[in-house]
Amino acid sequence: MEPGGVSVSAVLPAGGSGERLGGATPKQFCAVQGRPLVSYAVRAMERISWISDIIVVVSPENIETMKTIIEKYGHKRVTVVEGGITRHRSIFNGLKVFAEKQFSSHLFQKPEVVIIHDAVRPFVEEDILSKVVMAAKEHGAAGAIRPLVSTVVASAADGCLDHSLERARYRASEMPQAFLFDVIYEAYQQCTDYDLDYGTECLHLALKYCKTNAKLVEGTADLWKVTYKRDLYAAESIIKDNLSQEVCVITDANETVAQVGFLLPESLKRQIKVETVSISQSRNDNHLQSIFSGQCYNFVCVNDKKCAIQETQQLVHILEKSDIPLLHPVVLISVYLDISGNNSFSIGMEELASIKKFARETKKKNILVYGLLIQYKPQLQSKICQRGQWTASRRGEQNVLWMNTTLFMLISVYDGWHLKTQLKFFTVQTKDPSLLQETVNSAAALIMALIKDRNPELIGQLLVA
Ligand SMILES: Nc1ccn([C@@H]2O[C@H](COP(=O)(O)OP(=O)(O)OP(=O)(O)O)[C@@H](O)[C@H]2O)c(=O)n1
Ligand SMILES: O=C(CO)[C@H](O)[C@H](O)COP(=O)(O)O
Repeated sequence: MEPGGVSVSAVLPAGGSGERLGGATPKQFCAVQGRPLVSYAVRAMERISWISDIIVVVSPENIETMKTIIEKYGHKRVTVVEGGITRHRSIFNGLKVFAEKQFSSHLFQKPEVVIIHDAVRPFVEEDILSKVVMAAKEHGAAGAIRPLVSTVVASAADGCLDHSLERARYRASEMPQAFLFDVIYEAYQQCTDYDLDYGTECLHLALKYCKTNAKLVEGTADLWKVTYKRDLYAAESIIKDNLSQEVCVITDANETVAQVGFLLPESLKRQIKVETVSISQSRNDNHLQSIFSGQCYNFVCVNDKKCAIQETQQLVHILEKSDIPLLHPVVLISVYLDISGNNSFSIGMEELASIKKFARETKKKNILVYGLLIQYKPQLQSKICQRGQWTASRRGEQNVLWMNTTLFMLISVYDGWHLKTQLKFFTVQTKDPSLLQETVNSAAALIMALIKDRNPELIGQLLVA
């Protein structure tokens, strides 16, 4: 639904060289979680149905790169336009495709409101876009702002403080911004070469050349612009964090798997939202695909050792078949249960090699496969407890748990004079439930580490919980 019933299109300037970030690749093409930064901003616009055309402005030497990105990530409604030597010149070129036939192979429908958003601000949400569009419709121009982090000072010619601004009165101008198309286009047509070469603020052009006082709209903290290298790391962390909110655990109902299949999601639930799916449900393509399209990018497949890889392969097949483009790497953890009870390592070199081979193949499809072995041996413990130990256990020491589940012997000894009742010793033979819980917790911690880190170098490795 278009906000306020207006037609809206967007221009994303992406024609800079990213000098402050350094490096050979302009920042908008730097990979964040394997995907170029510009693709995140494009995706943020594209998922909003009321934005009609998305114009991405890039430098002439990057036109092909941008077209390849559009193709690879299946971006829709996007047109690539050649940029200029400054940001203002690039934006102006982007606007021209709506107004002047010679700037594009076809003339686009001129929108009532145009959004301008830097391609290097990846986290723009529908809420703020809708707010600036509505405000632009009413006021002619609008832009997102943030409180200043530091005070702004002016230095004199000698490098000393000239004056400082009262921080509370000023705001940092961020993006997105939105304009009545006719207002911003008129402003760009009227402005001087000096404005085009040295200006940094579109809202200022609208004020100076069209007497339009933009409405300032409070934005969220993640609207900041990737400018320095540290910003790329921050963007990567935010994306990883967003991807670590939900996991889908696929388990078998078979007896050996059921216990871990129950305990593992319970342990994971303390850290992440968990959706549990049975193997039979997972074979229904639609069910898994709907989980996937609901932004779940993490899957754990718990099965008994022999067929775990097949189940994982099946899952990869379902994800591949889905129409949803893999915009983020999917983490897929194949859990092998070792309940054999003997001490030998029950996975052979051949199996390890096949996990690695499989993981290398799926990595090409943006699916990161890891192996996790949960070694759980039904443990028989035998312990002789004497009186002192019994006392200790009653004080709440660790062995109290298994003692509660044990059989103990009360021995009465008649020494000729007295009948002495003594808790002399007792023998315990039990599966230790706390040991299983500990192993499952350790498996959950490893799963969380793999999900949060999404490290492509660790694919195909078998971790042991
Ligand atoms: N000639 C230019 C210069 C900048 N931009 C775009 O404007 C946005 C914000 O500009 P900025 O952060 O300054 O990007 P760069 O100019 O690339 O960075 P730097 O100033 O560090 O070189 C970026 O998406 C950038 O690609 C553009 O489209 N055309
Ligand atoms: O925030 C902005 C507009 O208000 C721009 O993103 C910013 O001014 C761009 O400037 P520069 O290209 O120098 O980083």
